[in-house]
Amino acid sequence: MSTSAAAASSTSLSSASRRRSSPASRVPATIRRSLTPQILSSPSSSSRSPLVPVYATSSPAAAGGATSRKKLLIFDAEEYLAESLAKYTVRLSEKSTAERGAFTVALSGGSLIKALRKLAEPPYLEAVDWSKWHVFWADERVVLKDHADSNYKLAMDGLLSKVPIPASQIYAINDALSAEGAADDYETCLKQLVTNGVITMSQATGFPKFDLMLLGMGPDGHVASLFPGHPVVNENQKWVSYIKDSPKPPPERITFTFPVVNSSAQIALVVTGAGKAGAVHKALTNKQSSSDLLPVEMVSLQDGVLTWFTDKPAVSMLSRI
Ligand SMILES: O=C(O)[C@H](O)[C@@H](O)[C@H](O)[C@H](O)COP(=O)(O)O
Repeated sequence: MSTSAAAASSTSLSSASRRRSSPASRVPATIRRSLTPQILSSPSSSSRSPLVPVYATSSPAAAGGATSRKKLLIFDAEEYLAESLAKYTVRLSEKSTAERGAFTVALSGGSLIKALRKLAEPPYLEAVDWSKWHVFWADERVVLKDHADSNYKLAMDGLLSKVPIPASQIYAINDALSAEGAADDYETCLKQLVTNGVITMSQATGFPKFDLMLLGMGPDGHVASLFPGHPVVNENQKWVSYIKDSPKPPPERITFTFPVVNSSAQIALVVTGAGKAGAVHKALTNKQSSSDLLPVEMVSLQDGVLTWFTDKPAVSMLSRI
């Protein structure tokens, strides 16, 4: 964090928040330097969910001089994470729906989908105007839609079949095409939806701006299907690209590129379990100027907030919280 950003953060602390015991005392100094215990209005602040420490940090974005804000949320139990994630998603859905009559959400695969399950339960199920949702995949495995490896199938089974989103607003990849063909086809679909006004464009980047991107992270620090050391992480023209050599099976995938990921209005990064602790540690302590960035460290929003939804095992290398 720059000195001026740090000063701004500390002067914005309310007197009420100053009176609360600072969770920073349980975080080692290396982390305290970059994470300011500032945000005390957590997604669960109005409920009794025992949300444990909530931190926020501001740091200069990697490019363009914009401010990329990050929040780190750490939960005692997966149940509380899921509840907070549902509230966060509902709030963003209400905001976008009120502002422009549509809510564009991009999903990835993995354990994220289970963490979203509460959206299909009361009170969230009734609270959302599902008719305004438009659902995309930030990455997809190039398999048939009914294949066990399909992220579409995972999301349909775990969430989308349980909520009344119009079928025409769920944008699966064309599973009859090759990886390259499916990526091109998906990009064409996105461009059409920009023309129709469903997807907005980022004025700052000239890439599509999703209202919310819901991502997981692999133990190697990958996000979507942007894997460490793969040339596709450097793609800066295409909106959607493909890989045929994913280190995580299955090998063939399509993925949003970093310019699209980083143009999102909001990103939730759902990261749980001890297997992710090393990458979490690197991402939250490394200097952003380092040349060996993990993909997760390349997530840098131009104009929005990256919110980490984590549990204690995932942050276990940060401290003994
Ligand atoms: O299709 C995929 O494989 C994903 O989109 C991938 O990016 C996933 O989100 C992470 O690997 C985290 O997965 P877990 O949460 O299951 O570890």
